[in-house]
Formats: sequence, structure tokens, C-alpha cells
Amino acid sequence: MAEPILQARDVAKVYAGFRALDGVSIEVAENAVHAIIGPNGAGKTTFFNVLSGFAPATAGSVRFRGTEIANLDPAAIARMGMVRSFQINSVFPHLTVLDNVKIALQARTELSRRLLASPRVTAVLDDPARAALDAVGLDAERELLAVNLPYGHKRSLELAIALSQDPAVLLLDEPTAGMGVEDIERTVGLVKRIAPGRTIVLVEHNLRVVADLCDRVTVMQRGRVLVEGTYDDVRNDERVVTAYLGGGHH
Ligand SMILES: Nc1ncnc2c1ncn2[C@@H]1O[C@H](COP(=O)(O)OP(=O)(O)OP(=O)(O)O)[C@@H](O)[C@H]1O
Repeated sequence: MAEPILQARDVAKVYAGFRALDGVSIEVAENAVHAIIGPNGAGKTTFFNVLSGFAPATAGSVRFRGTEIANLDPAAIARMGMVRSFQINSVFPHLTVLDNVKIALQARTELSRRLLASPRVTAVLDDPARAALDAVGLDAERELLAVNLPYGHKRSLELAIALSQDPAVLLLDEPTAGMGVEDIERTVGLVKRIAPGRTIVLVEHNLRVVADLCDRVTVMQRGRVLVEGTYDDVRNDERVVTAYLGGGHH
């Protein structure tokens, strides 16, 4: 089997004596769409924080393309090609949709030291920024202020910001959270469209979305991996059914 693009081994995260992660190991295959699911409080977000460098692991190893990244900061991990898409908070509400993506692109280039780089200078970022917006279906809204986008489109902008970094691995934290049926469908279509040639790891509560998108599913419970397999494997697993029933999840 090819080497996994992302590999976590025995990852632990302890908060004041509480083991939010208690020896988590997973392997993510290159170009897979891999879901991390589990009842509330299972440790999914904490695990994402560790993978993306936002919360250093207390113990264990995280390898990206064979390189240890457990002690790197988020910017270093992003430069290596693993980018996390946040919920909304990476969006500047009073900038236009286009400028939001351009700022993210600018941060990656030598223009980053020129905070107030002139429009003439940053014009070179127009095309790549518009390509990222086009990929999420937002190009027509590029001159709107981000604050004026409807919720689902704000989430798409968020995705465009992550995509503009051209990540090999994209970490999506609950990409359909808070969405109505229409936006969920649009987001699923969008993830399918951007998935070829990338690896996508997502935390997702909506099991229909997981069934539709994901090649592999890791189920977590109380800081540990409970089961891993295809969606069909895990949905029929007694332990998973029990975990969800016992976990206060609906
Ligand atoms: N910064 C922190 N300090 C203390 N405890 C924390 C911290 N972050 C998370 N925890 C605890 O770790 C456990 C796992 O939380 P986490 O948010 O990772 O779970 P989750 O699976 O993402 O849950 P949800 O589905 O509700 O988002 C919880 O009991 C939570 O209270």
C-alpha cells in the first residue's frame, strides 16, 4: 500500500488532567475523502487542532508526507500543504469577497511584507483569487462585502480562502454545520468538485453527507478511535450504534 499522506500515531492531548485525546492513531490515504465522526465531546475538534498545529499534542506523532509536524505551527503546516478551513472567522466582514481571497494569497507571497501594497501591485493576485472563487461558485459575488453574503455563501468563501493556498490536504471542520438542505447539497457538490487530486479530511455530524462524500470513516469516542472503515462498515457496527445512542447524539 502507498504511504499515507497523513499519519497520526498515539496522539494524546491533555487539558488540566483531562485526556481529550487518549492515543489516537489514524492513517489518511492520498486523494481520499476521509471523515472523522463521533458523538459530541469525542475529541474531533481537538484532533483537528492538533493536526493543523493550533493545539500542540501532549504526546504522539503526526506525520505529513513522512515528515513530523506535531510541533510545527499552523503557518508552517499550511506552507507544507495542509490547510484548515475555519468556520467564518477567517473572513474579514468589511472587505469584499475578492479582497478576502487576495489577502490570503498575499500572505503566501513576498507581498506579505507590504501590508498596504498598492492595488497595482496586488492586481497580479486577481486571477488566482478569482479562480478560487470560481471553484466555489462565488465569482459573481466578488465585489460584495463579505458581511453581506448569506451564511452558506460565507462558508463557501471560507472554503475559497483555504483553496487559494492550493492545499494537498484540506481539513474541513463541519463544512455543513448550521446549513439548510439547499446549502448542504451545494456544499456536498462543491466538495466533490474540488476533491480530485486532493486529500480531504472532514469533521462532519451529518451522516448523509458522510455517506455521500467519504471513502473512509474514523469514528471517535471519548478521545479514542472506536472504529474505522468505509461508511457501510461503520454504520452497521454495534459499537458505533451504541456510542451514538449513549453519546446524546441525534
Ligand atoms: N481548551 C480546552 N480546555 C479544556 N478542555 C477542552 C478544551 N478543548 C476541548 N476540551 C474538552 O475535550 C473534549 C473533546 O472536545 P472536542 O471539542 O474536541 O469534541 P468534539 O468531538 O469536537 O465535540 P463536538 O462534536 O461537540 O464539537 C470535551 O470534553 C471538551 O470539553
